[in-house]
Amino acid sequence: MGLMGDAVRTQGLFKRFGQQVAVGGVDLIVPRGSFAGLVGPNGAGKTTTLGMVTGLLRPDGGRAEIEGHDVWTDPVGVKSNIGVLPEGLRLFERLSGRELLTYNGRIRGISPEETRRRADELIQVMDLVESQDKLVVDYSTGMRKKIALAAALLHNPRVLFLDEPFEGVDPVSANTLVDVLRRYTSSGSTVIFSSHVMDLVERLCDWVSVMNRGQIVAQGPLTEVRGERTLNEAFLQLVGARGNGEEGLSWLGSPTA
Ligand SMILES: Nc1ncnc2c1ncn2[C@@H]1O[C@H](COP(=O)(O)OP(=O)(O)OP(=O)(O)O)[C@@H](O)[C@H]1O
Repeated sequence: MGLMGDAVRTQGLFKRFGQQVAVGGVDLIVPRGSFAGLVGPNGAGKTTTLGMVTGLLRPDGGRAEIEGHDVWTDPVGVKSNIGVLPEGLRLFERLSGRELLTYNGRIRGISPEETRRRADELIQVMDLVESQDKLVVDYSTGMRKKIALAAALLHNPRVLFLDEPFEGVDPVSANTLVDVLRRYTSSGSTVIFSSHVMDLVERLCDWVSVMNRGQIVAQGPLTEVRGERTLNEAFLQLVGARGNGEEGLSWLGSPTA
């Protein structure tokens, strides 16, 4: 039974790669309608956690639920409810942007007319009208993000997962993406995105989960996690700002002998 009110809920989620524990018992909670940020240093386990939550990676232990559907016993219930902007933006390179959306509409069982209507709007909003017939392989990094986001939104998922959605996106397009995502969450849908950019998370998110070394070290409303500090300060305290050896690297920048 899923708890009402949570878009995502995991219990003791666990994953190891050989000897390495990547995710060591994670209880991730994201309330419905949140604009949620998942943050943590490199190697904290964010991608591995999101992989297990979205059904791409099989957990070694624990459970994950999306909108009350168990990710591993009810994969269809889960997959029809989610959209994913994949890590590394694996897309069908030999389709045009327009064709990619048409294809997505078809595999999601949306009628051709409705798919065309939604694709038209998404292409317009993402400012891809002029490049809609170009092959995805010829898109820039930012254009790839935008068409991938359009593809992830086309079936109007309840929960949207985004891995570093703003990386390589120009400021004008970033504002557009933010507007689209805000509109999306204000109607009760949920966005979860991973990011290293604390200012962005602080500006956009109303909910934050902080991971470190495979564990959740803080989680809750942004204002509570941040307290009186900036999110960046809170983050550095939570994950233990490592004094990375000021005494090291003495050779760096000094004239060679
Ligand atoms: N396929 C894999 N095989 C072996 N080790 C892995 C694999 N995937 C992840 N790991 C290890 O699991 C740990 C967590 O990695 P993960 O990619 O989930 O971190 P992350 O928080 O997403 O990091 P980043 O911010 O750098 O993307 C790391 O120590 C990583 O080396």
